[in-house]
Amino acid sequence: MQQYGVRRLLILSGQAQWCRQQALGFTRQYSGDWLWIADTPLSDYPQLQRKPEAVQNLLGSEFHHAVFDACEGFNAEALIAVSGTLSSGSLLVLLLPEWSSLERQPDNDSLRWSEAPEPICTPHFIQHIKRQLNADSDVLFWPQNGEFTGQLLAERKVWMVPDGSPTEEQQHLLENLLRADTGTYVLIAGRGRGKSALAGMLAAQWTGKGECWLTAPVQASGNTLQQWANGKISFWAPDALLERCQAELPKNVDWLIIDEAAAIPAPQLYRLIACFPRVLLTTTVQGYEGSGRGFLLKFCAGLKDMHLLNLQQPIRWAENDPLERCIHQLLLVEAENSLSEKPGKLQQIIEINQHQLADNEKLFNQFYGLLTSAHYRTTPLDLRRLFDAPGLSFSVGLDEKQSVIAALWLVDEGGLSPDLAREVWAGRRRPRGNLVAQSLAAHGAEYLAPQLRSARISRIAVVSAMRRQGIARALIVQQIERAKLRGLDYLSVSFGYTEELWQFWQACGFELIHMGSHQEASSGCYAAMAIVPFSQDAVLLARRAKRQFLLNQLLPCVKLHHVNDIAPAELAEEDWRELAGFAFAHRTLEASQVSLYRLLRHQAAICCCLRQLLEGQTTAELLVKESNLNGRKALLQLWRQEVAEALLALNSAKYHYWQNWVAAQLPVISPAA
Ligand SMILES: CC(=O)SCCNC(=O)CCNC(=O)[C@H](O)C(C)(C)COP(=O)(O)OP(=O)(O)OC[C@H]1O[C@@H](n2cnc3c(N)ncnc32)[C@H](O)[C@@H]1OP(=O)(O)O
Ligand SMILES: Nc1ncnc2c1ncn2[C@@H]1O[C@H](COP(=O)(O)OP(=O)(O)OP(=O)(O)O)[C@@H](O)[C@H]1O
Repeated sequence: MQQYGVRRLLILSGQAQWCRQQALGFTRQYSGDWLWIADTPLSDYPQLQRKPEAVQNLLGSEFHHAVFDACEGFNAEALIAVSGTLSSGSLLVLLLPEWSSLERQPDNDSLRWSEAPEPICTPHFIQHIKRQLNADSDVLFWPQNGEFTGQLLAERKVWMVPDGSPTEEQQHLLENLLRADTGTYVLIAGRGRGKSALAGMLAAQWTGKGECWLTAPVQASGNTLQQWANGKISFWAPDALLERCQAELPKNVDWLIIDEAAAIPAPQLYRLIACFPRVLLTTTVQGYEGSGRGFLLKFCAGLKDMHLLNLQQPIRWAENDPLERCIHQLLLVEAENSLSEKPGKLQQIIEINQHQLADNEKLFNQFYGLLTSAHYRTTPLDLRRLFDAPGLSFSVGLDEKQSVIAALWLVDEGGLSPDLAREVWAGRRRPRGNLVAQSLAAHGAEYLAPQLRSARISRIAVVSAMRRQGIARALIVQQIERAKLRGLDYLSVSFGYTEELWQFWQACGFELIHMGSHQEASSGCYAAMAIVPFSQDAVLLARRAKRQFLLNQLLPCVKLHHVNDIAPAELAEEDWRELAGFAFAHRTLEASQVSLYRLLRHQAAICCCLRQLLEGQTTAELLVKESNLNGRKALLQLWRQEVAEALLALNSAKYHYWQNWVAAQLPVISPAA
């Protein structure tokens, strides 16, 4: 393996104890770093151990040999990330439960991606990996209850270890960069292609007057780069660098290099880029976090004077490396390549269930490939979901060659019991799943919403060559008909708000009902929610939610007396419910603010502290200081108490009624409803 410059996968399958013992035997027998990845760490293990979720911090590092313990859960992104850190000649030892009963083994990792409350079995994924592993003659396999199987490597060219001078590909890019006057250069390549080394070479060889600065999400990820830079680069943590730039624009800096850029939030990147004449960003897009892809799709599109650079040839290992090939096939890292190069016109739309999708390898590859190529949110978690998460259905647009040109993925939502729905509304419970249904209750005032039955469009994508031909709309029209036939109350979507996407959803009949208050790290967009209502309940819900949403948008911009103009004189029953939810449960200020403004119109509602905030006289931070409170939580508690006192002063019968209702001591359906 060392001579050929390759790495291999060895699978140990059996009882966890047995697998771990064998793997420990290897770590003692063969010298190497033997990075050990497991949910449950080993006691007294002399070398580096990490939990799967901490593996992303190892990006840019390099190890010789690793053990990946998947006996309790199979974290796909972590496996991809670890395989990318292994140097030539390494073994990746994968520990799996008993092979013959893998399909019946609950996978703890499913808690991250399935909405079920307990770990679930993942038979479709297991069948897929069994097919791939059985077909790969370079995989070494050692089951507890069976024979070791493994073939010697087929003969190949002895690997020439790169000698330290730039490879041909690196040299070509380096010459371009050394000539750069201004601009943003984005170097995107697979793992171990020599991205960081190239960036370091740039710093080492830069002969301009100014310095080169480096930033990276974790300092360790810049290690390789710094070695190659021969000390001619200064490292800054992203936050510190931003602060420095905001205090004073750096002078005399020619290059800012941002290593592993996709792991830094987009808004920060934009601000950093604006401060330097030349910027080189390096990143990998393969299968980690998904923000790598988000980076490519959304972030780069927003850059001016942007130049995309690419490195193809692996340097950390030889070309056609068995481990890289196997991991790519196992976790569909390059599924995008399975899409047709010349997609044809839409021939038919088919509806398929999860079993049909998982069973059809070509269809599955193209479906997942289309999502990853088109959608910044797609990550290996989605691969796991597509195979085995409960409550999913799909539709696919095919061309005349039966190639996938459009994909739609739907998740069932709602149908919560009345009591649970009220708990969600009150902010006391947030069970997994039901994204839109729960948001309507928790962020809006729709305490009935989680009871309604709906389906959410989780993803939709059309191959880029075939967009603006009505294909996506056709898929959605069909889903609307199907949802009506199923007796659902509404169809929903949650998406990263951009003007174009909103136009699309509007063209498909959706109404905007909620907008998140924070930008998402990967896209820099606000999360928006929209629905198409069918049933009378849902139509009313959409109307109320829309009104609430508009008022919420309006409120921070208007003075209190304007709100008085649009508010009714008396508090409506819905206001009482809402205010009681704020006073006696955990409803948020944002969700309840319309009713809170209405409450403040009444002179009996003293609410000293809350009034100061909502009348725009001060900020929450100042209130905490002035009232000598122990932080924001205490302030919120004070506001809740003030509102409770105001409600009691206004009408003690209603106060007691709604207090009991919120405390879940009365049936959900209130007289007002
Ligand atoms: C939950 C989620 O999945 S949100 C993310 C949605 N998916 C993505 O962003 C992936 C990348 N994008 C795509 O795959 C496609 O652009 C889609 C799925 C958004 C739209 O697919 P298309 O087949 O091009 O849409 P379609 O042709 O049916 O458009 C219908 C109408 O929506 C509107 N519309 C669609 N795309 C756009 C756009 N880019 N800008 C403005 N309006 C648009 C237009 O009114 C259009 O009708 P028109 O062409 O007659 O004017
Ligand atoms: N021209 C070269 N000669 C010798 N070694 C090289 C050369 N270029 C890169 N390397 C080495 O190859 C390995 C991979 O390079 P590097 O870390 O730059 O790749 P990368 O694409 O940034 O990888 P990752 O995606 O894992 O961060 C490193 O050990 C690096 O020192």
